[in-house]
Amino acid sequence: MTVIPSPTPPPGPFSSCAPEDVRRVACVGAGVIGGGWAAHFLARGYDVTAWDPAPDAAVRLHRLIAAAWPALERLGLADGASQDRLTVTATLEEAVTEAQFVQESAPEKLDLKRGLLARLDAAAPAGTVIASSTSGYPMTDMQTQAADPGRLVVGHPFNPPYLIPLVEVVGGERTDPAAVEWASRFYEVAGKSVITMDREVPGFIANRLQEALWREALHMVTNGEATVAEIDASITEGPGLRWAVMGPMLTFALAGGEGGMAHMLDHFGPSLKSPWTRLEAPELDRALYEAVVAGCDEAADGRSIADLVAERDRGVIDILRATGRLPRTAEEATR
Ligand SMILES: NC(=O)C1=CN([C@@H]2O[C@H](COP(=O)(O)OP(=O)(O)OC[C@H]3O[C@@H](n4cnc5c(N)ncnc54)[C@H](O)[C@@H]3O)[C@@H](O)[C@H]2O)C=CC1
Ligand SMILES: C[N+](C)(C)CC(=O)CC(=O)[O-]
Repeated sequence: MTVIPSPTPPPGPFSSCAPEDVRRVACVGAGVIGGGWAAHFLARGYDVTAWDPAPDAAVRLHRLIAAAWPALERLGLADGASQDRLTVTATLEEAVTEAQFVQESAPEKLDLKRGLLARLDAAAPAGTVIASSTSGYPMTDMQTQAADPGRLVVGHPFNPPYLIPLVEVVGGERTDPAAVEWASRFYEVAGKSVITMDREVPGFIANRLQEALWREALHMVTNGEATVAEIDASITEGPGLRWAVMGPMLTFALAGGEGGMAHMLDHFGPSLKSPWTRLEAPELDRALYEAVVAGCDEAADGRSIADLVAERDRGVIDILRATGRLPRTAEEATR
């Protein structure tokens, strides 16, 4: 696995156009993630076509993009970027027929993804790369029904895709490596931070890590060992602050003082074997379900989901600025 340094040399021709020349992107499935992708691509100055079979999809999509736009303005819009460059189409075929890149963000159901990717493959121009936002299905399992599986890749984003830079890119057994390379380069041109994986790891990298934390949190709630509020505070007031600056590895290297990671391992290595974790997932029974939902309602303390989205967006931008991943002011961005 390699983190692609920026800038990378342009990959060889795979698609009908180079990643740098893409002007039109299709977003298929326009819920939380597809809508977030659409907002990101619009803010980067692309023309975006979107399709979603839900009757209220267009209304929801416009609402999501309008809610994201203040954050995107704070980040700095690309020249010509506009919400007016979004076209919501009546059919999947209309959405992708002229697309130079397709981002699929339909529900996480394997059969649905298989059929949808095959339909997208049939409708999109030859050579256009098609990426799935899946949170964990290996592309090998999703590309089974497509006539041209070579152009299908995973492009796993983080919510919201218009703010969180990371995309994990990985192909399946039948994916052309050139498509993986093309997609990685395209995401990078489109302003994302890319990790290109050279093999299919269950849960990719970040979700595998997040899943371990999530599983442990649910064990603590179900056993009455910690409340939802305590779990959240344990991260936002604790390790979460460090993780925004450096990852868990370097953070722990500093736990070893002058001796760095070597001393940390000598000192704390044995606690790896302590019975701290429960590893197996807990049963998501009704009581646990209700405890987690009620705990989150209490934590929201009257704030609506829209309030929380705005609060999260402001906070993430502040963190990106404070840690030097973004220029501190809009003027600096144009220098
Ligand atoms: N919600 C999250 O935090 C993240 C989700 N993902 C992945 O993104 C994908 C979408 O998830 P969400 O946006 O959260 O779900 P969502 O439920 O918010 O949106 C899914 C959308 O797909 C539409 N849809 C239903 N059937 C469809 C079909 N046959 N073709 C196209 N669209 C269809 C629905 O109408 C809905 O608008 C999933 O694969 C998920 O694993 C990835 C990263 C984070
Ligand atoms: C909850 N989730 C597994 C869908 C989360 C992701 O896939 C990535 C994210 O946004 O944290």
